[in-house]
Amino acid sequence: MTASDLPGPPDVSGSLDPGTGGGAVLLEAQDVSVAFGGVIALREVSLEVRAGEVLGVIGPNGAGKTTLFNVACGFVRPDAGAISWKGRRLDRLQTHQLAGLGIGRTLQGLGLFHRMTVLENVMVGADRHARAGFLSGLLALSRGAKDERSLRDRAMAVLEELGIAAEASRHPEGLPYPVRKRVALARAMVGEPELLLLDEPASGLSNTEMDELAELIAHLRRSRSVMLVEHHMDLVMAVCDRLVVLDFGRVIASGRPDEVRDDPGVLAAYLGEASAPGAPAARRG
Ligand SMILES: Nc1ncnc2c1ncn2[C@@H]1O[C@H](COP(=O)(O)OP(=O)(O)OP(=O)(O)O)[C@@H](O)[C@H]1O
Repeated sequence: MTASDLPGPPDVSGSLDPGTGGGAVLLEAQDVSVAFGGVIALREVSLEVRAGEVLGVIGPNGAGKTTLFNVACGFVRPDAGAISWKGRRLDRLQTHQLAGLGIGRTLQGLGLFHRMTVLENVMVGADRHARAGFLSGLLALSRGAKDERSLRDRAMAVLEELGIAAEASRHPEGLPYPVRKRVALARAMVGEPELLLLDEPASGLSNTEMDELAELIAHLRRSRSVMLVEHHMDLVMAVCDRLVVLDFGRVIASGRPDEVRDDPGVLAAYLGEASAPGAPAARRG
């Protein structure tokens, strides 16, 4: 089964503004700088992810992509600059706040719990909705069971959406890598995030699996925004509405994939690497 066979959630792409590549600004980085000792990983980086768009972050090895992703997830605190969510500045963004804000993320290391089933792994991702809360815990113990039932139903629905419901009762260890990646994605989706942050979703996938991933991202973006950091240029060029290109910690270009591909600065940044943006499955940093 592929994502395109699946019943789609509401199509929000009609609300896109082609001029800006999206609707209202969700996540915004303003002049974010990060240094690790003497290494400046990000220099005054600004970008925004808008409702309904797929934003790709690309750049050569060491350009600062992972650092930017980690700032967006609250793993790394900017030394200067700010991160905002829907116009509200997040002074001390912490990872545990993400789900509550409406942000889901997957990481390169999938971080699945091997003693839990697939379904339980997905349920763990639902902080935003699952919290029974102190009061409800005191006043109605049955509420917890009800919450868990609805969480279980939602987790199953996400597994079905991703075509892996049949694996719900299995443990991740025995599953093929692409399926485990989908489990990690399901966990990021079960909180019904408005924005999904994906760190190298294509890593370790075959070409066929990457095509399926492109279809899946096309499906996902129908009801949420996506920001992905990715090495595989084919994928980025195919699925992103806009790209932000980093080099030596700076934004050197941004725009539609076709604009970025022809940008002389981007071509120069990629010179000396295995291939330029747009080349098949370029392995980039
Ligand atoms: N924890 C750290 N301590 C010291 N330097 C770091 C740390 N994390 C990243 N850096 C440095 O910051 C710069 C940006 O690294 P980053 O990993 O963000 O780039 P990247 O574009 O993701 O590269 P790659 O794709 O190769 O992982 C690099 O020079 C890197 O060596």
